[in-house]
Amino acid sequence: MATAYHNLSDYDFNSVPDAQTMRFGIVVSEWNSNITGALLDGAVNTLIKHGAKKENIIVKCVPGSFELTFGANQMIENCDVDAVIILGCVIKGETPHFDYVCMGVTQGITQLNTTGDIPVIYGLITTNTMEQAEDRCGGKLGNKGDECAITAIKMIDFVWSLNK
Ligand SMILES: Nc1c(NC[C@H](O)[C@H](O)[C@H](O)CO)[nH]c(=O)[nH]c1=O
Ligand SMILES: CC(=O)[C@@H](O)COP(=O)(O)O
Repeated sequence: MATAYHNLSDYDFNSVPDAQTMRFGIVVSEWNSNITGALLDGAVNTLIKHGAKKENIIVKCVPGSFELTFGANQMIENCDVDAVIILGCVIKGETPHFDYVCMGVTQGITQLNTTGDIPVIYGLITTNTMEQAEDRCGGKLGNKGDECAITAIKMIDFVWSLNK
């Protein structure tokens, strides 16, 4: 379903588990920081809204989206977190570089989820224009950061439910 038909910030509040004992890592790309900063605000505010403690949210920046996979892996290896959220924004330019960056991040994050024990949440905005990105980081289509926060909480609860 296209985002135009499903606002990124719309969800059933009562369907979200309590996050007060959960620990989160967030890796944010500095490219398009006007967008990624808004995604980060949405993610952190939503985590806190659902009980997460600020001291349990570790935020680290990387230069560009292509570095998000490395950053997420390093955070998993070196930090005591229950989930990692990656946040980036890739906007199409004149060359095929957009395709390679997006595919690289997608394959990298998929690999981390395939081989690891910690859910890595895919908060990459891939758009044709800056306007489309602005619409998805707190604009008319909601905030992808909100969606990633909810997904992280639910995935941690999923993992914990299997280990009971
Ligand atoms: N054009 C965008 C980039 N490009 C930079 C790459 O992500 C990477 O940092 C570089 O190739 C060095 O390894 N990154 C974005 O996040 N968004 C873009 O639109
Ligand atoms: C995704 C990119 O790296 C892209 O924005 C770079 O722009 P261009 O393809 O015009 O070099």
